[in-house]
Amino acid sequence: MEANVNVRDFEAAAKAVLDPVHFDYFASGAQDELTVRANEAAFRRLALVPRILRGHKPPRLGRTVLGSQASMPIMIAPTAFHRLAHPDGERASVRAAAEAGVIMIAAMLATVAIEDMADEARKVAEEPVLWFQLYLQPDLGFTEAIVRRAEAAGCTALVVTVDSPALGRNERGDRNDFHDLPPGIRCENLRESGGSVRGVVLSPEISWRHLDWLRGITRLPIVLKGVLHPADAELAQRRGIDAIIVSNHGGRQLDGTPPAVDRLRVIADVVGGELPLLVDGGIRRGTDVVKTLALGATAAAIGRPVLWGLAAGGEDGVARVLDLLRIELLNALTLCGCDSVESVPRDLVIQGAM
Ligand SMILES: Cc1cc2nc3c(=O)[nH]c(=O)nc-3n(C[C@H](O)[C@H](O)[C@H](O)COP(=O)(O)O)c2cc1C
Ligand SMILES: O=C(O)C(=O)c1ccccc1
Repeated sequence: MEANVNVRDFEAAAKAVLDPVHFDYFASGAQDELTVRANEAAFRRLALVPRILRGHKPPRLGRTVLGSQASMPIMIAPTAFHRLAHPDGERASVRAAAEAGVIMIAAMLATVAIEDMADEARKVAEEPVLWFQLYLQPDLGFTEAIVRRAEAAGCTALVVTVDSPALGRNERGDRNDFHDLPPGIRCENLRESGGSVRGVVLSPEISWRHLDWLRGITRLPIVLKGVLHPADAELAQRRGIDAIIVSNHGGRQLDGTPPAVDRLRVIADVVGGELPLLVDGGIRRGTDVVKTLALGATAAAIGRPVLWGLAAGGEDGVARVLDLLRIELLNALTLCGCDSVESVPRDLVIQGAM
């Protein structure tokens, strides 16, 4: 692991140790994977224009998101099935996150129960920040029960994934015949209903009315994950949603969606500073994070890099991935002439192919 000097190195290390079927599950996207590739390519088309001779102290990386203090504007996006990457699964990732002061969004489809994740996080940090990702289920009784579990475990926000009225068509998964978890691994947040991922319903009938219902049963802030259209961002704002994650689900849902980072500015222009805007998809470098900040993001989230770190080295691997990104972000902000994540100016980023 010593030889891993950037996030990409962890991807290679993960590939070397993982069952190819599981590596494919993590790496893959929908259909032609156009959007998977586009997410990363978008950052290559954005250029940074640094300012000089600013005479600043080293930049401060801390940021408050929805009232929670984070050590840096990098969060952990919800990803399912961490125990496919490492036997410790989400226990390892949540410990690394808590230790680093990073906000982690626990997936509803985690292979460690939310209560156990919260306990694990509190072993290493006094006030770890855990949010809970939810697929709204047509069975509202089931949905309410899982919301109550997340609340009782101490989660401080609900992240409702809204880009999944159906599951994307994953052809690598089909070729590998990967449709279920191996024996001994199950979705621990679904254990009341058997723990099988097959019990999860992704329904096109989920609508704003379900969000209104959710708003009525919980006081937790509600974050919508998977917004790409500014009109939806505006609707979310009017419905009292507390934050938005601009995301195309890492290219795993509708193939052919634009890179999430390319939607930031149009969405920032309609919700204009009033709602925290988060973004994920293709973030692999500290400079990528700086680009999202300049385009209006409050913070950026990483999905696959966490799984790579986890596969390569368990808790230490995730910790190292977070540390590398922190070092890169600090370096990038310094080189840009910024003294904090709050003071990244819009004109730091321009379109410019590289
Ligand atoms: C293996 C894997 C599983 C995922 N599972 C979920 C999930 O259960 N719920 C969800 O909202 N998003 C899920 N996502 C999407 C991530 O939250 C995030 O949007 C995406 O991974 C960001 O892109 P990146 O992997 O390029 O960083 C998953 C992504 C991957 C790669
Ligand atoms: O793999 C995913 O991205 C994901 O979100 C998901 C959704 C339903 C079942 C399994 C995984």
